[in-house]
Amino acid sequence: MELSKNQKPHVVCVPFPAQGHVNPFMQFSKLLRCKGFHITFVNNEFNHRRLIKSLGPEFVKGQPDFQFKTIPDALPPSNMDATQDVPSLCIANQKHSYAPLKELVNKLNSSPGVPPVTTIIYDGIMSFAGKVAKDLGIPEFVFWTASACGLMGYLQYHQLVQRAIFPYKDENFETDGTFDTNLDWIVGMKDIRLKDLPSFIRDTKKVDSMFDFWDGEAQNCLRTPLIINTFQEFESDAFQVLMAKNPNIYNIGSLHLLGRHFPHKENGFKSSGSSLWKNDSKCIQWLDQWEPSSVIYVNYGSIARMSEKHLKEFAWGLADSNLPFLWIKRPDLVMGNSTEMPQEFYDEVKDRAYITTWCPQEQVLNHPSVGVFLTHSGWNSTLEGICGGVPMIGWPFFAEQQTNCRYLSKTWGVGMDIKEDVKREDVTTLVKEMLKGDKGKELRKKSLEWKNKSLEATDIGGSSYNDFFKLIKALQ
Ligand SMILES: O=c1ccn([C@@H]2O[C@H](COP(=O)(O)OP(=O)(O)O[C@H]3O[C@H](CO)[C@@H](O)[C@H](O)[C@H]3O)[C@@H](O)[C@H]2O)c(=O)[nH]1
Repeated sequence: MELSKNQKPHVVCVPFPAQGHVNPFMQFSKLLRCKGFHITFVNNEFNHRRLIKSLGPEFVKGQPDFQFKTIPDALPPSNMDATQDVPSLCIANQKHSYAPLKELVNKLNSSPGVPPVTTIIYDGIMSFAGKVAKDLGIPEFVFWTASACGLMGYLQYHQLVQRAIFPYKDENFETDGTFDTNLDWIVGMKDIRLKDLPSFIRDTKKVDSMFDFWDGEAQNCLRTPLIINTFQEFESDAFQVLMAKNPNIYNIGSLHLLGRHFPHKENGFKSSGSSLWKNDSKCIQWLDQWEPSSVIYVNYGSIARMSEKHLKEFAWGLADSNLPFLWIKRPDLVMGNSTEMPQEFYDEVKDRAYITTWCPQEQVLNHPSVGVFLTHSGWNSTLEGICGGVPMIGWPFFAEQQTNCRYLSKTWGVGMDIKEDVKREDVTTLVKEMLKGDKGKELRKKSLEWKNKSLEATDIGGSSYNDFFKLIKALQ
């Protein structure tokens, strides 16, 4: 698309409609805007309404060169204040979102005063947007918002079928030893067991499952210029293998650290975040009262759900530790049930617990009082933990969280994991070990080393900094 002399290149950003994807996309889009791009940020209507609710109508008015646009929800209307069902979203977007996105891009291209769309950057699991780009003759880039090791995990799905590992022959695959098989044939991934691969293999059949969807989306990442929110030094083995398959890769993470070169006032937004829930910032003052590295921070991200039984095991495990904790309990954390605990629990922890529904996580993880992060191992949380220098306990829920969690303990040496069928005694033992024990000390030391490396990667001349500027050139 030809630009006239004073027109800015125009990037249309299409995140997957969930918090863990909208956040990195927003960080990235704001950086592009600072570097002279015109941005159209595309949310579905459902998330657009939630952004208005959490950040106010002013936020979504955007800026003259940063516009928010919406495409219709691919799922039936809903007023709930929670992430929509991810598998349903994946399939529904694939089926229904092509036409509305194409119409939107065509509209942008005929809007007076708006520069023509020069690139579409879409989420790694929104390949329908790549088809829109191809059909309209617009260059496309994929932004994979999860880890490179997670992408490597999905890329093995093909092999699992070829090697007749999946679909499983026996439905006891989780208990008969199959799941513990070491996959030593994977180049670029070490110490990976079958159960550490992204979770859509926890089924005896492949038909109608998420398996084919993720397999297809991951393969698309090899055919398209690819942006990843990671840094080379952190995922060097995965990076080498991916580069051999797709030389057009830009590792620009961690984006929230890269953002320090582009001060807030320059990007024109009053708010730094893109939270779909209302933040409770008072927890930061609460953290101020505690000694350095003395508080347990517990947060399971925006999608993970658990049973009431597991919620209670976590709660009592934290209570039994006698240690201070900040616990984020989203209202939708327990499927179909309340997240309330009996009064006895609140009485027991009242002097040392802060319990709320959503917090400014980056700020929390950079607070000196936080000594350990009990996390579901979503990629943003993992990176934010790494960049905060905080050791982690992983309790993965789904998708590539299993892979991230394995890497936490085995590859990066910054964490431990907790049994899927979590028990209160295990929670107590692990948090105590992390805050008081030698293992905790060792992991904290390693976390600080990675924190420094993440700062170096995003510093002027660092690997992510350089890749970001290489990307800017490619997009101009
Ligand atoms: O109280 C909270 C809780 C979360 N967050 C933010 O919300 C994001 C959550 O992202 P993430 O940790 O990646 O978890 P999910 O929301 O579960 O993310 C989805 O998207 C990720 C990136 O693609 C994947 O790695 C995960 O598996 C997938 O579940 C992070 O930026 C957090 O800082 C807050 O600001 N406050």
